[in-house]
Amino acid sequence: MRVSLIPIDDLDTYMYMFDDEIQNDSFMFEQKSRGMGSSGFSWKLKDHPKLAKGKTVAVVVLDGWGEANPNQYNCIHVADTPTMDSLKKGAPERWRLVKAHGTAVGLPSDDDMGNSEVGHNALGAGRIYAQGAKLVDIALETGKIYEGEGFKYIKESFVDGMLHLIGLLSDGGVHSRFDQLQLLLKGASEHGAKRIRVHILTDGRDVSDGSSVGFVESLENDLAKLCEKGIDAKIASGGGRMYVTMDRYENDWDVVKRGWDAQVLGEAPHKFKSALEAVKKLRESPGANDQFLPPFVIVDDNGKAVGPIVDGDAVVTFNFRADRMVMLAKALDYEKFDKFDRVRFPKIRYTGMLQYDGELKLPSHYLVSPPEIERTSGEYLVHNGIRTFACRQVVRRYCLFLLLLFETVKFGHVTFFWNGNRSGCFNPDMEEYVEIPSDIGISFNAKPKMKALEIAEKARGAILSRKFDQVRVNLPNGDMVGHTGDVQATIVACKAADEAVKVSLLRMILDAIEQVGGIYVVTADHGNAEVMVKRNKKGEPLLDKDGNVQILTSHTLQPVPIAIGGPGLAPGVRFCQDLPGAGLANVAATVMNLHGFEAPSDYEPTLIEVYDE
Ligand SMILES: O=C(O)[C@H](O)COP(=O)(O)O
Ligand SMILES: [Mn+2]
Ligand SMILES: [Mn+2]
Repeated sequence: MRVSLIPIDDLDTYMYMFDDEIQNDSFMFEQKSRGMGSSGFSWKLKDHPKLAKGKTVAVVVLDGWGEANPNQYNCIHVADTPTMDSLKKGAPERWRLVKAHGTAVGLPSDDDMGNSEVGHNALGAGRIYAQGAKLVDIALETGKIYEGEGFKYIKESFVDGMLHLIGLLSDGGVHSRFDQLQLLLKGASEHGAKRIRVHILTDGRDVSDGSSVGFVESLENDLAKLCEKGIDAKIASGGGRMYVTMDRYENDWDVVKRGWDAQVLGEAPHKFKSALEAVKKLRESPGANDQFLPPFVIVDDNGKAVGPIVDGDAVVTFNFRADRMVMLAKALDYEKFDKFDRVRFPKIRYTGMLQYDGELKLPSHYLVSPPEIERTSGEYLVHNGIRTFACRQVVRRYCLFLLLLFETVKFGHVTFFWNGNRSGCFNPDMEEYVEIPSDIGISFNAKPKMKALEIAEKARGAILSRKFDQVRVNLPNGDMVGHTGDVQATIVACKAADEAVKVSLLRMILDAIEQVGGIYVVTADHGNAEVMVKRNKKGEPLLDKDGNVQILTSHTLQPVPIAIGGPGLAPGVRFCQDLPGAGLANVAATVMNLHGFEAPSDYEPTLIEVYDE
C-alpha cells in the first residue's frame, strides 16, 4: 500500500502517499462524508454545546512515560524535566493520571503491563477492545483455534511436511506468550502434526535479560516430552529479537534477512547441537544480551541444519502483536518481494497467529481473528472536518487536517495502531504522515536524544503553518532508551523528551494569541522509564548474585499523566472528578471535545467538563 515517499517542501521532510487510495477514496470519501449511508449510520458528530471548533490541537504522546514514586531508579524523576513538571504543578485541575495497563487497555489481566499497541489502540479508538493476547487465550481455551480456517489450512501440510513455529520466546505478553506456544505445540501435535520445528527469538526486552536460558530449558523439556510420544519435535534456529527477525516499520531489512537465512535456508554464522548450548555460549561474549544474540542454527551430528523451511511445510508465526511480525509475514507471504534476496521462496502454507494488517490482508491466512477496531476517532475527525471534497483548497478553516510525526522506530504507533491496526490513511488529502528517519544499527543508549528535537521542530513548524487542525506527535525516547536498561542514558532520554515537548508547545503558547490560539494534550501510552529496577514485595531493589541491582528493561503497570492546556482552551475546562478509574480509552472523546465535537455515544466518556465561571 505504501508506495511513494514525497518531499514536503515547507517541512523539509517526507510524506507517505498511498496511491491506490488517492484514486478511489476521494470519491468514496465525498460520498461517505455527506452523512447518512444506506444503513442509517452517520459519521457526523454532534457539535459540542460549549466548546468551539477551529482550534489547533497538538496531541503529544510521550512513549514509555509513566508516573511512579520518586527514587534514583525513576529516570523521569531524576532527569531535569521542567516542562512536564510545570504541566503537573501549573494547573492541577488540568493534569491527572490515567490507567495504561491491564484490563483498562483490553489485556487479559491487571498483571499485564501496558504496551504501545494496546495503548495507542485505546488512545485512538476511544473504546476498550479485547486485544490479541486475550483473543488467543480464548481461542486456545475453547479449542476454537483448531476449528478455524487457518488451522485447517496448515493441517494439510502435516501429512508430508513439517510444522514450523516462529516467534518471540517470552512470557512478556506484549508480542507473544510462552504458555500460548506450549498450548499450541500440544494442540498441534494432538491434531496431527508429526514433525515440528520451533524457531526461537530471545527476548530480554519485555522480560529480564538472561531469562532466555530458562525459557529454552522449558521449551526443550516440552519438546522432549513430545518426542517421547513419537513426535519429531526440535528447536531449529534462533537469535535475539532486535538483531534477528523482529524489526518493525521497515527500519532495517537486514534484521529480517538474518532470520530468513537461519529459519528458511538453515544458514547462520553460529551452529550448535542444542539451543540451550547456543544461548548459554553466545551470552558469554562480552556485551552480549538476549535482545541482540546473533543468529544460530541447530545442526545434527553431520553438521546439517535440523529444520530449514522447505516446499510443502507449514509455518506459523506465533506472535499475536503485529508490528514486529509484519516484515517477516511479507517475506513469507508475498510472491513478489524485493527487500532482500530470499535465495529460495519455499511453497509453504503460512498463517499468522493473527492477521497482522487488516488493510493489507496480511497474512492471508491466520489462526485467530484480530480485534475488529472500527470507527476510530481519527476516522471520525477526518469525516467531520470537511463539508465537501471540493472546498478543501478554498476554505481551509472548515477542513480538518491531521499531521502525524514520529521516528521510524515508532512509525506505526500514532498511525497504524492509532487507527485500529490499519495501514494507510483515511483520506490522503486530509492527512499527512511525516516520518523522521531513525538511526539504524545502533542501540539507542548510544544516542538517547534520538530525533526528539527534529520532531519537535517539525511539530512547531506544522503548528505555525496553520495548515493542520490536529498535530499528533510521538516522542519515543523514554521508551526506546528505557528498553536498553541503561539508567544514565534513560535519564538523558527523558530530559530530551521534556525539551522536545517544550519546543513544540512553548512556541505554540507564546505565538498563540496572535497566531494559533491552540490547545495541547500531552500524555503517554504506557510506563517504562519511571521504573528501571526490579523490586521485591517490600519495594526494595532486587540484587543479582553479584550484588548488582536487577535492571528492568520492560514496560510497567504504572499509570501515565495527561495534561491539557493552551490559550485556545476555554477557561472553564477542567478534568472531571467522577472518573477515578479512567484510562487511555477516555482520551479520544476528550480530544474530540477539544475539536468542538461530542464523541459518539459508545465511546468511553470524556475526561473533561466545562464549568461556568
Ligand atoms: O517491541 C518493543 O519494542 C517492545 O516489546 C514493546 O515496546 P512498545 O510497546 O513500546 O513498542
Ligand atoms: Mn510505547
Ligand atoms: Mn516499549
